[in-house]
Amino acid sequence: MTTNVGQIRKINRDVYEVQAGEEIVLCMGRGVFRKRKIHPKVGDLVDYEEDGDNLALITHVHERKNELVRPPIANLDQVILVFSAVEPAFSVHLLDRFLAVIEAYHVEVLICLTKTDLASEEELIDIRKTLQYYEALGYTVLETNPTAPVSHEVMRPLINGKISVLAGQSGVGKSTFLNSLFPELDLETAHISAALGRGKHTTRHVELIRIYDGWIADSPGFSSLDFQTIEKEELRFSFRDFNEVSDHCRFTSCLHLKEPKCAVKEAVEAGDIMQTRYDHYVQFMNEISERKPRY
Ligand SMILES: Nc1nc2c(ncn2[C@@H]2O[C@H](COP(=O)(O)OP(=O)(O)OP(=O)(O)O)[C@@H](O)[C@H]2O)c(=O)[nH]1
Ligand SMILES: [Zn+2]
Repeated sequence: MTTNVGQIRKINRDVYEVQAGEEIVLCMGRGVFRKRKIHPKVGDLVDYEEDGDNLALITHVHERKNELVRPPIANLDQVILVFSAVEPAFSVHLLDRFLAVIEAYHVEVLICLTKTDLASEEELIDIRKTLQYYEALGYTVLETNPTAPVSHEVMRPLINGKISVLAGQSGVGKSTFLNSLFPELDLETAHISAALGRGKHTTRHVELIRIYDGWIADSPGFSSLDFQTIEKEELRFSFRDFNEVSDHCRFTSCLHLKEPKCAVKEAVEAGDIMQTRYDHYVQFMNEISERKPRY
């Protein structure tokens, strides 16, 4: 029997759809998985053995580079963070909140600004100025609306070879964005739309949908925006703009709050770090302090 490697793209009860090259192989998990509490997820790289007419058997789940609990996805590469310019209004507070959580997963972030056609010139100038700061931090920023959609030439390299998940408030235009790129996905995006926001409490499995040479999850992704699982030490490293500067703080363990000779606070005062970034950081730190201990 030869062992093959593939990636789980869909789970239906106990049957795993494993993508192996262009082929989809239906697999079962090894019986001992249950006993060992091994739960293969969409996105997992697995070894499987084919068994004649029977379903193939997943024999091993490769080590994950990361994993999300909700939606259950392993080996996520990218979060496409969708924000509308208006309706609902662009919120830099929500942006920082999403980024703080996402940074802990060490994945790429694509910031996508929608509804630019509905915003006034002044509103757009303001938002663009803000987003330039984030672009300088290394986040990719795109603008889109149905009359000026992002081109395939721009999107393709951003999607290829990656597992992406969309995230953003309800109504910001996640489905519209995907639809403008892939009208042929129509049914699928209606399906995506149904999965987003609504029926949040029904447990359903995510499915990875092929776009270009990449995968996108048919799930809203990060909707839980609390810091329940993040510790202060992690949040400290979630702000890219603080990291380099913080080498110059007097204390190596500086949390940039009340400590003296804090290089981050100095950079905020000098205008090198955006004031709102720092304010949000302090607010998130306080939220972590105030949350109930878990023991
Ligand atoms: N004018 C304009 N309208 C948009 C744009 N993007 C989305 N809309 C409209 O905004 C509304 C919400 O868009 P959706 O694509 O359903 O938003 P969503 O993020 O998928 O929302 P949920 O499914 O609730 O999570 C729809 O009526 C869209 O037609 C845009 O760029 N310009
Ligand atoms: Zn500091």
